[in-house]
Amino acid sequence: MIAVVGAGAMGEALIAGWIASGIEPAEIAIVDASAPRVAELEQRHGVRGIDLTDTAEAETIVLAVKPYQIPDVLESLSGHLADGALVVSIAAGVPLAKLEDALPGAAVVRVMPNTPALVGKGMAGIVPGAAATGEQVERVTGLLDAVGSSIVTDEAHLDALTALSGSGPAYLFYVAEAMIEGGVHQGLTRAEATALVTQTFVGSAAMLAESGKSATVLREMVTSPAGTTAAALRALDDHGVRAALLDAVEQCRTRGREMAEE
Ligand SMILES: NC(=O)C1=CN([C@@H]2O[C@H](COP(=O)(O)OP(=O)(O)OC[C@H]3O[C@@H](n4cnc5c(N)ncnc54)[C@H](O)[C@@H]3O)[C@@H](O)[C@H]2O)C=CC1
Ligand SMILES: O=C(O)[C@@H]1CCC=N1
Repeated sequence: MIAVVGAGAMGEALIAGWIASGIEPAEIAIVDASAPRVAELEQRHGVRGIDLTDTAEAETIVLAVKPYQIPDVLESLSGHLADGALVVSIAAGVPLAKLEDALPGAAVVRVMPNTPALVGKGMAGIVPGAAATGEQVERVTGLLDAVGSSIVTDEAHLDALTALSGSGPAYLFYVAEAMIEGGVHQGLTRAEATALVTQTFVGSAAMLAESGKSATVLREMVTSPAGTTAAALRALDDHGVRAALLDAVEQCRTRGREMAEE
């Protein structure tokens, strides 16, 4: 059994992705402080709500509450873990040392997933804790690869990874929102603008993933000399969008580091 503690946005993305990948809903249990939320997910996915103490029966316990809620959950779990249990924390900015100190001897793995796991297109970074066995790391890798892709990395790089793939979907949705708004400004209906932007993201992402060409070459392929795209990109440069993205990635990483100290 996999127990997901904190079945919010990210918890549900993983649950839905796992079920779509073939994991039986009966194999997944959820613990959530909100009873209506438990009922909603039971109904939507066929998983069952359990109490935190029942996670003692789970082979894999995924901690998906907000980072500031992690200490309370660890305190409740401490002393109640089954022998050989594996604890996977997806909380941003919560170091392995904090998790391992609170659960002495337990096998812990830190993971940074992202919400596209919901549609089987997730990306995750995996950092094994000191007591995690090779089999346990493979189990975690298998769970993340079932909903997309993953890399095993070291903890020093996890905040930078969060700044690209963990939080990255939000930057892209932000760009999508702004482009849709731009289309509406030019007289397209919101539905038309949404369809155009959505398919442009899908097509561009597929080219990036499948063409073997770099983002730079793909961007150049669209940019005809003295054409429309060059004019648009000039506006992005004038507004400092590249610098803003460099800064956004840095701020995100810095926030992750700060959270580790809170
Ligand atoms: N949202 C995202 O894209 C990503 C989130 N994460 C991490 O996932 C974690 C959850 O984030 P979200 O899903 O965005 O938050 P959320 O607020 O949507 O979900 C948190 C859930 O935890 C429940 N909860 C609160 N206290 C609890 C307790 N003591 N026991 C059990 N359940 C409790 C809440 O009712 C809620 O359903 C965070 O630690 C975040 O850093 C990691 C990667 C991506
Ligand atoms: O915003 C956050 O803190 C979480 C971690 C990565 C994505 N969402």
